[in-house]
Amino acid sequence: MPTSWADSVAAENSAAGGRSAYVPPHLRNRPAPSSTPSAPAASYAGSVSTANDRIGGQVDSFQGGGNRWGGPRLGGGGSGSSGASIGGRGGSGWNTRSGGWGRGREREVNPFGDDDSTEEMFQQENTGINFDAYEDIPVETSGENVPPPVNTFAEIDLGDALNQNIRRCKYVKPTPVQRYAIPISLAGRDLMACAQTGSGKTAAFCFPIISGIMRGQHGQRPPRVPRMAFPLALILSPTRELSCQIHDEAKKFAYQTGVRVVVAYGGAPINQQLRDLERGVDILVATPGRLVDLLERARVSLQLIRYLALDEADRMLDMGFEPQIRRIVEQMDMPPPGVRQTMLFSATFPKEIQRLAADFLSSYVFLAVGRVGSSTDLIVQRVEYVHESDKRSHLMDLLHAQRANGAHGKQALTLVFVETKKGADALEHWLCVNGFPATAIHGDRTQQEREQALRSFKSGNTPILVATDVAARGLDIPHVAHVVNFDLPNDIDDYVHRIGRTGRAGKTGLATAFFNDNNTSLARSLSDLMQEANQEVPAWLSRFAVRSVHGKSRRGGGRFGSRDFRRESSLTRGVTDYYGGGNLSSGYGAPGGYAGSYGPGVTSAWD
Ligand SMILES: Nc1ncnc2c1ncn2[C@@H]1O[C@H](COP(=O)(O)OP(=O)(O)OP(=O)(O)O)[C@@H](O)[C@H]1O
Repeated sequence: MPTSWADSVAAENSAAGGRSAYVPPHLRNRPAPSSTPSAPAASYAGSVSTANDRIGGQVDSFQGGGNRWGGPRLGGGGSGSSGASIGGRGGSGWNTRSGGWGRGREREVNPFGDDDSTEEMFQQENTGINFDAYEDIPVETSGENVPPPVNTFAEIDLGDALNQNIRRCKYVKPTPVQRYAIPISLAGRDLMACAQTGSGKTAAFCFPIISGIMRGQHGQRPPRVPRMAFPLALILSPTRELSCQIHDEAKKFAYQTGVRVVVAYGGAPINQQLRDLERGVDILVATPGRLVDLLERARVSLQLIRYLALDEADRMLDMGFEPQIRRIVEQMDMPPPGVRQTMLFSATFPKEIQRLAADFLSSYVFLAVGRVGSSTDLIVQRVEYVHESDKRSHLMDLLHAQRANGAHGKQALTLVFVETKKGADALEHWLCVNGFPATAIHGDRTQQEREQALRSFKSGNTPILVATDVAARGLDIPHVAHVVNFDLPNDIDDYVHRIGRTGRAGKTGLATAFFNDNNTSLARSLSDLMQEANQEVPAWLSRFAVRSVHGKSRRGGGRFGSRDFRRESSLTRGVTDYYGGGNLSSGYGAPGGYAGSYGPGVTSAWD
C-alpha cells in the first residue's frame, strides 16, 4: 500500500509499467498524454540534476552533518536580482497548466466555495483594504543589494495559477509589506521583516514560497523512506489557531497550483495529520511542539526544506520557544542558512531577539514597514484609570455604551484580554450571567473548545470573546471593532499585538486599556507608543511614565519600535556603513543617504 504521495505516484507508475518517479508540483495534474505517460518524469529528470548541482550534490549529501552543504543557494545571496522575476516578463518560464493536486484520486476542495467566476469577483473591486491608510507609510530597508519594490502584482512573475488566486482573494494591489518583501524573497534573499499588525504579512511570505515551489526549482527526488514526509517549505507559528489560519490562507493561495499545504498542530488527533502528511506535502504549517513530535516519530524529515518562514518570529525566538526552534532548525536535518531561504516576520522585533535571529539567517535584508513595533494609526487607543475592583463594572459600562449607541453596528465584536486562564473563565461566566453573550479562549481549554469559541465569536453568536494572550497574535478576525485590555500585559509588544486584532487591513478600530497602579512598569512605553501613534495621552499617564522606576522605554526615546540592530551597532561603534558599501535605503524605495547618522540635516523616513 502506498504510504506517501510520492510512493503513490511511484506505485501508479510501476503499475502502469513505467519508471517510478517523483513528479514536482508544477508538473502534477497535467493531463497525462495517453501515449507518453512518462513524459513529465523525463522532463523532470532533466531538472533534477540542475537542482542538485545548485545545492552541491546528490540528495544524500543532505543527510547528517551540517558542513556538507556545498553550493550556493538557488537564486540567493546578494546579487539582488538573481532569481527574481520582476519586471513583467509576462509569465515566461511558467507551466501554464491548471488543476489541483488530486490527479483523479482525491479532489482538491475549492477554498473559495462554489463561486469560481474570478473575473466577476475581480470586477467587484472589493480590495478589502483601505490603501489610502498606507499612503504615507515609512519604509526602511537595509542589507546588501536590496531588490527594489514593486507597485503591482502584475510586475511580479508569480505564475498564472497563483495570480488567479490573488484575484480570487480580491487582492487588487500589494500592501506595502508585500511590495517590498515579495521581490526580496523572490530574489532568494533571507529576510527579517517587521510590519504593522494586519498589514498582509501572511501573503508576503506565502506568495514567494508557493511561487518558488511551482517553478519546480527544488524538485529533487525525496529519499524513499516509508511513511516519512519531505516538505519543501516549513512555516512555523506560535499558536494552533494561527497555524490553522495560515494553513487556510495558504490553501487559498495554492489552489490549483499543484502545491500541497498540510497543517500539524497540538491538541488535535495526530492520526488525521499523519494521514494528511502521507498524502504528500510541499508546505508544512506547524506549531513547534507538534512538529518536534512528528520529527521524533520519524514521520517528517526536514532535509529537503528550501524555505523556512517563522511568523510572529520574535515570539518564536523568545525564551518560551527558542529551545524548540533551535532544535528544529539547528539540530535536526534541516539545511543550514545560505542553503535554505529563511524569512522572519512580525510586527515587533526587539533588538535582543534580532540578535538571536541572526543565527538563522544568511546575508539578510531587514525590512521595516510603518512605525514598526508601534501600533497602527488606524486604531484609536484609549487608556482609563480603573481600580482592580472596578474593572467589571467599568467593562459593563463600555459594553452597554457600545450596545446603546450601536457605534460599530450589530455584528461588532469585542475582544477582552485578561491575564490568567482562571480570570478568563471567571469573566466569561460573569458576563454571561449579566446578559452579555460571551465565550472564552485560553490554554486550559481543550482544542475543540478553543476552536468552538473562535467559531462562535467569528460568527457573532457570542460577540464577546474573553482571551488570554493565546489570541493576541496573528488572528485575523473580521469585524473586531473593540479590543479591551481588561488586564494590561507586562510587555508593550504584547500590547501592540493585542490591539492589532482590530484596525486590520486598512480598517479602523478601537482599543481601550484599564490601567492602575499594578501597571506602573508599562507606563513609560505605553505613553511613548501612544504618542508615536498620535494618540491622546492622558496627563495622569504621563505622570506615571515620569515616575516609573522601571519605565525604561524599549522604543529608544519613543521614536522607533524596531530598526535593524546591525545599524545601531554600527552607529554605536561609530562606523558609518556597516555593510561596506551595501545598499541602505529609506523612504519609499528610493536609495537613501542614511550615512549611519542622525545628525542635523539627515532625515530618516522614520522621523
Ligand atoms: N493585497 C491585499 N489586498 C487586500 N487585502 C489584503 C491584502 N493582503 C492581505 N490582505 C488582507 O489583510 C488582512 C490582514 O492580513 P494578515 O493576517 O496577513 O496580516 P498580518 O500582517 O499577518 O497581521 P498580524 O501582525 O496581526 O499577524 C487579511 O484579511 C488579508 O486577507
